[in-house]
Amino acid sequence: MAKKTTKKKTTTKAQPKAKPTAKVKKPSFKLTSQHKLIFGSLLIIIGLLLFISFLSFVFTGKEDQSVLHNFPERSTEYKNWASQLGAWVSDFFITKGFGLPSFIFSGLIFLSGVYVTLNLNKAKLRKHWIWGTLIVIWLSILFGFFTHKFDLLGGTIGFEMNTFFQDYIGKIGTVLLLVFGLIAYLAIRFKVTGESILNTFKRAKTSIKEDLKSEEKEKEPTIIFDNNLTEEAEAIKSAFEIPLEKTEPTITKHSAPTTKTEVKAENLTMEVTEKPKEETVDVPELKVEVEAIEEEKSEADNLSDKLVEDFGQFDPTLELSKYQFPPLDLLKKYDNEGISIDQEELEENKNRIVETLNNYKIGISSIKATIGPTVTLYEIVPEAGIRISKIKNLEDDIALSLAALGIRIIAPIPGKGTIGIEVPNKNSTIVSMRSVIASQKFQKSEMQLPIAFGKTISNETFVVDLAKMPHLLMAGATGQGKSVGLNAVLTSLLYKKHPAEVKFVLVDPKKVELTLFNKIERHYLAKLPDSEEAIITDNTKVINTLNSLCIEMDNRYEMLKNAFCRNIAEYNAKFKARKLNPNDGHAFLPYIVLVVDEFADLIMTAGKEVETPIARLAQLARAIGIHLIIATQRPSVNVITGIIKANFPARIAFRVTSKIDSRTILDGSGADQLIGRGDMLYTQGNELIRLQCAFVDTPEVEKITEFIGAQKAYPDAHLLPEYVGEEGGTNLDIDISDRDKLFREAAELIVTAQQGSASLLQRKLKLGYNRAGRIIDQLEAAGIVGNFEGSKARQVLVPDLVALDQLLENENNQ
Ligand SMILES: Nc1ncnc2c1ncn2[C@@H]1O[C@H](COP(=O)(O)OP(=O)(O)OP(=O)(O)O)[C@@H](O)[C@H]1O
Repeated sequence: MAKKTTKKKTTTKAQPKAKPTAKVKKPSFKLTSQHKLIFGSLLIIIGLLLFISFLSFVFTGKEDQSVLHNFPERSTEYKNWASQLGAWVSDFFITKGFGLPSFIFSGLIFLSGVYVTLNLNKAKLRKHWIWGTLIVIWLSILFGFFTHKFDLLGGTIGFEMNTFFQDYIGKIGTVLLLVFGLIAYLAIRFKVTGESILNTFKRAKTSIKEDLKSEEKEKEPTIIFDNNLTEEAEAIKSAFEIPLEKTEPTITKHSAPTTKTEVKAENLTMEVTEKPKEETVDVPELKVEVEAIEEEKSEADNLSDKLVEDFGQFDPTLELSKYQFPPLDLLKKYDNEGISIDQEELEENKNRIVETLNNYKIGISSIKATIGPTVTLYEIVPEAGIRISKIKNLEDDIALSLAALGIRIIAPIPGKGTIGIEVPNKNSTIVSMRSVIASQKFQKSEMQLPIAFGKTISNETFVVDLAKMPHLLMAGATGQGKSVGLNAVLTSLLYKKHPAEVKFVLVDPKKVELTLFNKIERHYLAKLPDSEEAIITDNTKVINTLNSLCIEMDNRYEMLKNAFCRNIAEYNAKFKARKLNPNDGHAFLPYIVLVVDEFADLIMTAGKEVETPIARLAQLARAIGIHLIIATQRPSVNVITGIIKANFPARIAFRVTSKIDSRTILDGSGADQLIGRGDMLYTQGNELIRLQCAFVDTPEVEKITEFIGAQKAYPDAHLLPEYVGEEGGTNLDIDISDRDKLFREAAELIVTAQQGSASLLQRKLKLGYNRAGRIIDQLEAAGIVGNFEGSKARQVLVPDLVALDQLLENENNQ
């Protein structure tokens, strides 16, 4: 059977397809403003006429009853003020219809006229009609209840329905049904609830009580004295006779002159202030009425509320609503996961620590071990009177006696009165990405950009918010786990954030590490409008991208300013609540995470040209959701410059080879004592936390990106604002005042070396390619170097520095 019906349906559906050409133009019922005025006023008049007829029918209906059947005979005389038609229509609505409640219909028709004329909200009018009709029916049944024949009150319908109900559920049943109808009406229309009724009763009860109390009070005369008098003073006061009948509830005007009398009794001096009666003012008991005034909603608020009511909150993920987050199964499980306690190793290490310290006359009162995935922390409490610095100085000796690499001494452990000695485990366990992603901490995190880095020394999953960092500097010697660390960061975000919420800008000068992410270009990556590849491997492009990000930052600040928001979270919340109009240039803003895999390479070749925008972004971008992650193999001071360091409070150090490098990253030693393979130190400005970085292998990342890449994507990568680099413009008429600040220095360098090449400037002055090229152009314009000669270096036209000085001076004198 079911099959049959479906078949039928399909055939009927298919029918219109058979005649595709027969396109019938639907008649349009849209009224023009003039039509609306005509139609609306007609309805108003009909409404009025109906009202007049009905009203007249109440008085003349009986008289017209006998002649009604003559309708529409012209000669018959009717008493109704609207004559034949009035009498007939009224009879139809009132006697044969709903009785007196029919008046409501005339009102509804009148109202419809007003709505049409003034082009008001049709939905509301519809509501009025629905509710109006229901009220008519209800009233008609109610009125019908009190009548026993067809009469004016409830009309035929009211009477008939009453008899119908009474036959089936009796009189009581009908009354209860009517009461139910009333309750349902109040509940739906006026949002009345059981609680609100209860509250009204409660309020009424307390106000009656208060009224009663105040009345009683008014009856009792009260005496108000200035001071709280002691018993003694009380006695004196009564002796001082203030007649009771004169004292009334009073409030004294402060300006009133008062008579002071000093009374002495048993060495006690008391001042009694007598209040002159005429200065008192009777004040009725004041009741404070508290009125909570709700802030009036602005028009924009009302509009946004309505939009949210109609369409729900704005959902940024709507375009890719079917997007599925990568499942956990794509991540590998490891056999040697989970911590195994080697009791023997623990005991051995403990004994060695105690022995070594004893050799240096350091007594220990207690020792405790916390086992982590790669290291075990021995917390010792030294005996009283032992200086901490003494233990700290013995770091190397303890390491030697424990015969282990990677011993780190924390003296004292911040927040605890103990000293920590971290000793690497003989058999370290892997912290899989799967285990940290699956952890409750990560899954339930409400952070804006949660990152599951790995596990702490006490084997707890460590999750931090990149948005709070707000930028991250990552350093470590080659092969110590930086790339894995970066992948862990990106994987965390991929498992938690929808493509609409976060975009990555990936810079990978090594050209190998981040290529896997190419597959998710149209989901998660952002790029310059004119570039083909989203992952940037070319240093000159990096400069353009960084500058473009600066423009994006400025744009976003402007948007935030116009929306009166302080940060991206507030802005996006407001946008989701439809309080910001996309027509005013507002849009949902995804977070942008810039990842630079090899920063050293970049800063060596492009110098200030990357440092400046990076520093600018680092200083300002936190509020508008652009976050930087910068990794480097070479943590030397010319790579991690002061300005970069100052703006990257969150840092991660993998193992480095020297104490100096460790100091450059962490402002202290420690990174040189790590054991490598993802063993790392994390700081966000204060204490150092030792972590084992979660391990995510390349095949795992590949699976994740493949899973995402196979799904429906946006048409293109997220486009950053266009940045017009100044590479082109070889303008030979360069104004002297427009010259680069380093122009003179560059000229001297070129003249001294007698070699007109841009790369020389790049190397010696640490300039970027673009800037060096621009200076060369300026030198050419000044006549210091010759024309561009292909691959050959340009000819230097000034023989020495003296000649150069002369040339430049002549220029200035011109
Ligand atoms: N968290 C970790 N857990 C276990 N092993 C790790 C971890 N991180 C890195 N390793 C091991 O160290 C090796 C090198 O790691 P990685 O490629 O991340 O180093 P790197 O610092 O990026 O080196 P480079 O700078 O040369 O690219 C990995 O192949 C892996 O075997």
